[in-house]
This record gives sequence, C-alpha cells and structure tokens, in this order.
Amino acid sequence: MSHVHFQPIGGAAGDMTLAALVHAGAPLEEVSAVLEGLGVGFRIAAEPAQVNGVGSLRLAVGCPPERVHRDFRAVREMIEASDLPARAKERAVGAFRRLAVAEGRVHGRDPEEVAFHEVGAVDSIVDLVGSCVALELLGAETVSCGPLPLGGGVVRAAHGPLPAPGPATLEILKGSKVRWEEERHEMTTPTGAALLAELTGGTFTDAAPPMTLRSVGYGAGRARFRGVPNLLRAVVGELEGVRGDLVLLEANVDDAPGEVLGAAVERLLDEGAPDAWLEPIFMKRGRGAYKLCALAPAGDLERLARLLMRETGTLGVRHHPVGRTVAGRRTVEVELPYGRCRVKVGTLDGEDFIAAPEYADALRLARESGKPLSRVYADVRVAAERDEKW
Ligand SMILES: O=C([S-])c1cc(C(=O)S)c[n+]([C@@H]2O[C@H](COP(=O)(O)O)[C@@H](O)[C@H]2O)c1
Ligand code: NI
Repeated sequence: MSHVHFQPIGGAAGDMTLAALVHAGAPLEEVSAVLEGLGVGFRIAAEPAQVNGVGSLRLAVGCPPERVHRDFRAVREMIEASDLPARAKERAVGAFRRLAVAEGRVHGRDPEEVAFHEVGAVDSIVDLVGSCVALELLGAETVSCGPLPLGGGVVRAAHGPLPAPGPATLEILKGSKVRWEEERHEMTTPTGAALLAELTGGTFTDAAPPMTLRSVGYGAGRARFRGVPNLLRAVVGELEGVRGDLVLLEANVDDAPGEVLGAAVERLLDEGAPDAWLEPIFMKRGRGAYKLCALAPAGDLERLARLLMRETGTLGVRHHPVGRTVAGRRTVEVELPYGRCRVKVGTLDGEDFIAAPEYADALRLARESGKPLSRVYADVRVAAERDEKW
C-alpha cells in the first residue's frame, strides 16, 4: 500500500503539488490524457528547475480564453460526470468544496455559487484534479503532510491587493496546525491548502508513518524566499506491517439472481472497495445461497453498506473491523519485444520476495501479440530478472 508524505518546505500551491507528484514518478502524459477527458482546454508545460541547487519541477498551466461560467456547482458536476477513478473524483470534489466554502465565507457568498474566475478555474481544475489523478497513478491510498507555512505581505488578486496569507487560506486551515515563517511572500495558496486539507482530513503533522522509501519529487514555487527553499517535497513509500483500516461487510443473499450478485460485486469494486467476492453457502433448511463480502475502507463503511443493500435488495449488512498484515509493494516496468508490462514487486522487511506481472498489461500483450497469457507471464518474469528489477 503506497503512502505519500508531503513536506511543505517553502509552502504549497496547486501547481507545486502536481509538480512534486510528477517529479516523484506520476507520468505527466497520463495525467494530461485523463484531464483531456474533462473537456477543458489547457496546456501544461513542465520545466526542470533548480531551487538553491536542488533539481525540481515547475509547472505552468495555460488555457485559451473561454466564456464558460464556472462556479462550484458547475465544477462539481463536471468532475462527477467524468470517467475519473472514483477516489480521484471524491478527493477533487472535496478539495473544491473546501475552496468554495472558504471563499464563500470570506466574500459572503453561497458556496454553491462561488465563481472560480475563468482562467483561475481551469488552472485550479488542472492542479487539483491533476494531483488527484497523479496520486492514483502512484497508487497512493493514504497521504500525510507537515504543517503548512504561512508567510506575509500582500498578494495581487482579481479584486485588488489582499493580505498574505489569503483570507481563504486561513479559513481553510481553521482547526489545523500551521507554521509561521518570516517571509514577506504568500507561501501557501488557497488551492494548495484546500487540496492538502482534503487529502489529510485537515490533520497536518511531520510524523509520517514508517515506510519503505520508493521515490521523492520536488515541486518548485515561483518566488524566491530568503530563509527557506521554495519547494514542496513529495516522499512516496510503501507501508508494511499490521494495519487496521478496513471493515469487512457481509450479507447472506438467497433471493437474488447471479447476474445481480455479479453486478453488485463489480459496483462495489468500482466504488472503492479494495476487494469484493461471493461465497457459496447453505442457509437454514439446506437452502443454497451466496454470501456477498466486501472490504471497505473504514471511512466508506456507510456508503458501501448502503450500496450493497441497494444493489442486492438485502435489508441488513454485517460489518466487522478486520486487521491485516500487508507487504510493502512497488511497481516496476519491463520491456518485451512486443510491448511493455508493469510488474508488482512485494517487499518484506525491505527485501523483495515476489514479482507478479500486472494482469491487465499481460492480457493486453497476449491479445496484441497472439501469444498465450502463460507465455507472456513467463517472458515478463525472465525480463524482470534480466533487468534486475527485483
Ligand atoms: O480572486 C480571489 S476571490 C482571491 C481570493 C483569495 C482569498 O484568499 S479570499 C486569494 N486569492 C489569491 O489569488 C491567487 C491564486 O490563488 P490559487 O489558490 O488559485 O493558487 C493567490 O495569490 C491567492 O491568495 C484570490
Ligand atoms: Ni477570494
């Protein structure tokens, strides 16, 4: 299970977050391809930067002039109607909600109707949605972040000069631990604060969980600070060991056809259950039936239990917290004469113990090359050994 810990050394903004995740290994072309599905016109330029000698990435988002009114309601509907992975949608909408609620409080507006100015809207959509997609590409299930730094001085905004930190930034961070730095610059923007507050649930701490380090990325800010490098660092790692963050949902069903049960399993998986399956059982008086089981992240218990009831018609769902011992894992890639395939490598106590070809990639290669799936698996394993990927 992957975890990303952000260190907001010089602060955080939406573009710095996306830049740090891309620099840590999330492929920008894949992020852009998913964003194109939203139908907003944009360009992203990624330029390598040196901040106090540290190699990093700086992103610039541009967009053609557009005449679309984008308030929170419109942005939310656009994200919800998209093909983004369920968790990326939830995270992105949650971040926009925090931004809209904060702006609404500052400017005395209904959050639903807070307008994101056209150019700023596309910028924020690319930064926020892009970061959530990048987290999916890195497989990040959990995120932590150190306390965000707040600078000072004045920033130029659409309505004139504003005090830094922006009033919206402070609204978003109410209830969260922050850090004050003696810089006459804005260090954390409303967009950066909203995204990181959503990803961490508003708890900012330097205490990252123990992990096996996989990659590190640096997102560069634009201003030059006197006291700290203007960088946001993303540290990506694998958590391993005992975890107690899942709940097992179970329901015995004896009156639903197989297609309905199969569809329920698919929906549960699509909606964020890490696993879902059916077990044949015998109920009272020897009646054959199925037990529908799903693992749910603790925070999604109610939503997934309701989904299970709606899909199967069952009137109740049992749930139990489940502990699990998990291995660390990372994804590598191998090149075969007929295409590329990802390989999941499992680690225990820092040592690799298994390398498993990614089923979806191997199946695609088998279909494209006409080779049996078992042959593709064998070729992938040989290539992984040959290239010392594990
Ligand atoms: O334009 C508006 S309404 C605006 C409001 C605020 C408040 O804090 S309220 C702040 N700003 C500043 O605009 C830039 C861009 O912010 P992003 O979050 O989109 O990166 C930044 O300097 C904000 O402080 C604008
Ligand atoms: Ni504002």
